[in-house]
Amino acid sequence: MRYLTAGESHGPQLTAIIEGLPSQLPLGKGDIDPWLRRRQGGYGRGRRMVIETDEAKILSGVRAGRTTGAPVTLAIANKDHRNWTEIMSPEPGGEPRKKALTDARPGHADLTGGVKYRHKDLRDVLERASARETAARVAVGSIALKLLSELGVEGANYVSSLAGIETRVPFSWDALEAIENSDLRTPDEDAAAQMRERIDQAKKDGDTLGGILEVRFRGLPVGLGSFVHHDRKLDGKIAQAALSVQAMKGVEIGRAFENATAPGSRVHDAVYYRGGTYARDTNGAGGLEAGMTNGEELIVRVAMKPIATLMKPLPTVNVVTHEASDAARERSDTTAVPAAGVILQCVIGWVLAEAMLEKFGGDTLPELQERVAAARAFAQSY
Ligand SMILES: Cc1cc2nc3c(=O)[nH]c(=O)nc-3n(C[C@H](O)[C@H](O)[C@H](O)COP(=O)(O)O)c2cc1C
Ligand SMILES: C=C(O[C@@H]1CC(C(=O)O)=C[C@@H](OP(=O)(O)O)[C@H]1O)C(=O)O
Repeated sequence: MRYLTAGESHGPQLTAIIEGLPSQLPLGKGDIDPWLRRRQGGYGRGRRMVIETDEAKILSGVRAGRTTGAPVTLAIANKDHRNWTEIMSPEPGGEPRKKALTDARPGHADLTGGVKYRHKDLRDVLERASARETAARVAVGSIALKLLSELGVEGANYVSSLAGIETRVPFSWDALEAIENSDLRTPDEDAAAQMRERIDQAKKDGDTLGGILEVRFRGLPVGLGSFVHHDRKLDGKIAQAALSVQAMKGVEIGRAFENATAPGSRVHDAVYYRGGTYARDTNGAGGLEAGMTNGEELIVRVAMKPIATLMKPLPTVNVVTHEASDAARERSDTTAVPAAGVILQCVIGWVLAEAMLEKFGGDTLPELQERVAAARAFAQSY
């Protein structure tokens, strides 16, 4: 499976083309749009999220509610485009255009992207660097999550901490509804209240905040990925997918950084044989050993940096005059940590769906389901 996304933040639309999905997968807007809405949520987002009500148009590859095996094309309109038609026009002329950006924002793509592609209006960079693109990736990922659910795999995401304020209620699959109903995607009400306060304060101060997201998957069969080749190791692929999301700067499988401070006897998961199968009482490995799923819950933790655009801007340089200036101020989020968890579940879901197809193959969902069931039965009896 593979996909490509295209589209600028304030262009007419985002587009994604997915190739390699099995046929016979039940699929409709109802599987995609709730994920787009989830991604738009979260306390601390800017006014853009009031303008947009993201929904996917399915333009190919699905008929009568099922994938046909042909490439699936998805489109998500940018409602805000109507305010940017001249600025974003592909026709030549009108330069310098309104909203030209020349005061590079530290922490964003502006300066390096400008040098790389030889732009002096850094809008040519930020339009594509923007995390608006993640709407397309969530639409794609939601289809991967649908495929996984047809194969008995379920995912979750929540905010583990925001600006150092930690969710103290341990994660539980029973808390999914509470997480879903929380504008901070945490089941810990006290932590959520503190987070809201901190976000309000940051907004007043013209500042921004980051945090740590946790993504989990359960029901994964044993042996997705590989210990044989570097480019098929699932831990590496998951880390790539997570870090490819705008503003993600660190990935942890399980409690990797805490594990690094403890002796092996307290980190590795002892194996037992109980009730005719293998069992572990702990999951320090976070569901991955040697680049493969080991049948335990997959636990991925990801660090998101604070948003780069500050209303109280950092010093920078104007790339036209080379004079010292204040970094550009664009309409912006104070934090997007809750949305990031949704995005991460989708992009990691994609990697897992790909790994399923790599191991089990098949052009159709029923073939895939039969093969996954056979692999589960084998692992049980091994
Ligand atoms: C959901 C989401 C929303 C974001 N919103 C903003 C924003 O409003 N303003 C901003 O400067 N950066 C925002 N970012 C982060 C930037 O897109 C990102 O920092 C930038 O593209 C540079 O890439 P890097 O941080 O991965 O190095 C957002 C990221 C995500 C995931
Ligand atoms: C548009 C989205 O996020 C945007 C990501 C973003 C950035 O720099 O990454 C900057 C902001 O763009 P705008 O100036 O248009 O408000 C965010 O709103 C979105 O998530 O759909």
